Amino acid sequence: MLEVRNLSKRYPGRGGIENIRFSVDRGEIVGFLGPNGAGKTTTMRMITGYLSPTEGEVRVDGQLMTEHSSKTKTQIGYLPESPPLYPEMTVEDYLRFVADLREVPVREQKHRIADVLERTGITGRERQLIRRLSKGYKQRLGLAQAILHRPDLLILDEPTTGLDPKQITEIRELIRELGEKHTVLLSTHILPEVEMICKRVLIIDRGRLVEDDRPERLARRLEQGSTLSLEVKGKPEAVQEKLLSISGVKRVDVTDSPSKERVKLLVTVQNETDLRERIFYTLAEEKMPILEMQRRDLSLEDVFLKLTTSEGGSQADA
Ligand SMILES: Nc1ncnc2c1ncn2[C@@H]1O[C@H](COP(=O)(O)OP(=O)(O)OP(=O)(O)O)[C@@H](O)[C@H]1O
Repeated sequence: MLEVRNLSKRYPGRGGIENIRFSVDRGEIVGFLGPNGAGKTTTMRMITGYLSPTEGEVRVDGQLMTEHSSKTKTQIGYLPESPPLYPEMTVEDYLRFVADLREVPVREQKHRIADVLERTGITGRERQLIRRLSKGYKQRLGLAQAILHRPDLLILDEPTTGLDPKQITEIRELIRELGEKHTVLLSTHILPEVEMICKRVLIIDRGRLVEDDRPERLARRLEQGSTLSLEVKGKPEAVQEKLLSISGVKRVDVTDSPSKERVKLLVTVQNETDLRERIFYTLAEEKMPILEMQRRDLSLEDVFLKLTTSEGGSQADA
């Protein structure tokens, strides 16, 4: 359905994306995950044809985006980070305007609009001015405009940003439903969102694709041993270095440093060895008191951290 091959976009200065490649099959809901500035929006804008790549190509159903952009665009529904809504229009007028823009035949427009209003849960608000809609309803309308021309592929850029918890739950449910009929690529930096909605996750970091797998498999594959979370009083680098010197410690990631003298870390231990006592005595000798120590299973959040924070993470020499 969607093929992204060696896609690069270089902006003047730094930033952009480098050599991104992946494909999405029909019917998949794929999460596109990455920290702020990783390159999600840049990639999505190239997939939707709004931005041209410096190198590489995008194919939708085998058709090259750059050569068949108008045909290919009709197969894509795009919800940008800020939906392109006109506040002074009513919901119905706006959807008619979008229907004209997307060349939906006039005789079909009434039926199509009623259909998308129902699917996105906006029925009854046709005459309301867009500026009077709540953020959640604006987002629903954003989704309605994205599916009005019945695209096969939906590209959603951070669709739950700025919503309250109830609206977030409703929009996620809606996306899941839309995923039954459409192929979905969903960008987010919210991990639970991916775990809840997506069967597959792509992780992008500093413009490069660093992972492509099922969320639960990623966690399992990267686990390779048990993990301890620690809070220690001491200088972050010194604590990290000391922990890495303990035989059996495979990796140490700083997850937070609330002050110059306190640090929270994630310690990955080789195999299933229980290193808690050794860690306790080693740090005690160094006058680095442990404020908290807990054994934990690796969550997708830990995986994400490991894959996307090299500043905080250090590995013991093998
Ligand atoms: N028009 C532009 N000109 C120059 N640099 C840009 C431009 N657009 C994006 N960038 C840079 O490219 C990188 C990727 O940006 P992008 O907006 O794609 O990231 P993102 O993953 O969508 O981030 P966010 O979650 O914050 O929206 C960033 O370093 C950004 O500063």
